[in-house]
Amino acid sequence: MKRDPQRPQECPGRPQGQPEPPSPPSSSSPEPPLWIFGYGSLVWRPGFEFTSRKVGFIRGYSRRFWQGDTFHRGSEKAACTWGVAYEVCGEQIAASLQYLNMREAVLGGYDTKLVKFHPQDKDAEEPIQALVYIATPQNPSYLGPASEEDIAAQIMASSGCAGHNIEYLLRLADFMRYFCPQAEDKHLFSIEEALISILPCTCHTEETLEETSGVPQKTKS
Ligand SMILES: N[C@@H](CCC(=O)N[C@@H](CS)C(=O)NCC(=O)O)C(=O)O
Repeated sequence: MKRDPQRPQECPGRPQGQPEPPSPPSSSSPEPPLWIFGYGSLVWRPGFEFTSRKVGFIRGYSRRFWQGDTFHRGSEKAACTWGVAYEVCGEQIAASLQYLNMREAVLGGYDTKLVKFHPQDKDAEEPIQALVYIATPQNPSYLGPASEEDIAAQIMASSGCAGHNIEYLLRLADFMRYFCPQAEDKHLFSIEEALISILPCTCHTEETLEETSGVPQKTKS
């Protein structure tokens, strides 16, 4: 989450178009795949090549919009956080780690941890060890708790090199709604609701449409 004003510099590895399609695993590599778990912008913009991905959750952490800076968000607490785990193989491993080190650790101040990732279909699939970039109160950009209304107001006022912070919140809420309908995330959805309630209305009334387009609107009978 971006809870403070713009940072002018470019985002590292910001893709110019659509996310890259997954590339096939390198068959010459004997090393086992690495799994990387994302719970924030990584769910919709991983920015690195991967071989496969699964929706699921990790236990022991709560997603919180308590992180400042133009780039990041997240925090630790006893709970459960849903997101996406990406499988990277062969050459994808070094490339993704290098990319994420800059995006998450250097710019975001995130720590790395190995966690147990539970695929959504946990009755059919075994848990997997995954790497996660997690925010802690020791992060210099950590802002700490705030009311959902205050967080929404700050999101509304924040944009940076990756885009407006509203996009971050709405994409994450959409991901949770469509891919993890069974999961609860009161914090996220309360902030979304608070944000929607303060969004300026851009709907045109019949009068303003007529004024701006010159096209006569239906008259009231
Ligand atoms: N570590 C989290 C948060 C990732 C995150 O939001 N990182 C920032 C660092 S710059 C980012 O990539 N922001 C891009 C954006 O907001 O579009 C995750 O697993 O998704």
